[in-house]
Amino acid sequence: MTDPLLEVLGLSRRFAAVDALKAVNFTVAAGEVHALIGPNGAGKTTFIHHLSGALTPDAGSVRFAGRDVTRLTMHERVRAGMARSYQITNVFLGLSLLDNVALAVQGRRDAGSSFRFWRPVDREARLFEEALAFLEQVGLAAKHGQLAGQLSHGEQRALELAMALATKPQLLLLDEPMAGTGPEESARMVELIEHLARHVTILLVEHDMDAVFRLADRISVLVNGQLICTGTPDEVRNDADVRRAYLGDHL
Ligand SMILES: Nc1ncnc2c1ncn2[C@@H]1O[C@H](COP(=O)(O)OP(=O)(O)OP(=O)(O)O)[C@@H](O)[C@H]1O
Repeated sequence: MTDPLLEVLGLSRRFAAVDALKAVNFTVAAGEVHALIGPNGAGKTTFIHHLSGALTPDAGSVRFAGRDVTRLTMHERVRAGMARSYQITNVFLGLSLLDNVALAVQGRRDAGSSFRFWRPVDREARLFEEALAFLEQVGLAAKHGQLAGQLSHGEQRALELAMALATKPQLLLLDEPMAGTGPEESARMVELIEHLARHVTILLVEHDMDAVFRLADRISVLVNGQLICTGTPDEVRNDADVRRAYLGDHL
């Protein structure tokens, strides 16, 4: 078996009297869509914060692409190839879609990509060309000149995805991409994630079970800071502990 792209070992975190994460072991294989689900307060957000670098653990480690990233800052992790959809991307509502994505491309460029070899005038042309290609990937190219503030909520989430993609991640962390979207926008977001999953490994935290069971290759279930099950959608759906602790209400 090849090494996992992401490997979390014994991750623990306590907040005052609450053990938010209890020695969590977790892997994401390259190329998969892995969903993390669990009831409110299970520890999902805390877990994602430890992957993005917003929090450091009391114990345990996070390895990404064969490298220990447990103590790296958020920016260092983005540079290493981990992108989180909303956190690294602050959408500027008063800027156009193209400018927003161009800024994200430039952030990567400043971190040392091949752009520095281009003459300034070519550099700018390539910056916008590349930004437009990312907008194309999320279905927003036709609106590239519009202000981000004029987009619907679902379109803004798609714009955030384009900005995350602009960092050229190997792993995309999606934290509740369906939150606040209506049925039509959710369906579009599912299609978009299906499309992106052909090019990038995805860790999806989501409460929308229809979306999770449609998108995920594997699902992990977190309850009270502990992973109680990891498996294919069918394995998770039929797991007695999962049904008792969580999914019973949702199925
Ligand atoms: N900064 C904090 N200080 C104190 N307790 C915290 C803090 N952050 C999280 N917790 C506690 O840790 C536990 C896990 O919370 P977390 O937000 O990670 O759960 P969650 O699974 O993301 O929930 P939800 O689905 O509602 O977003 C909860 O009991 C929460 O109250």
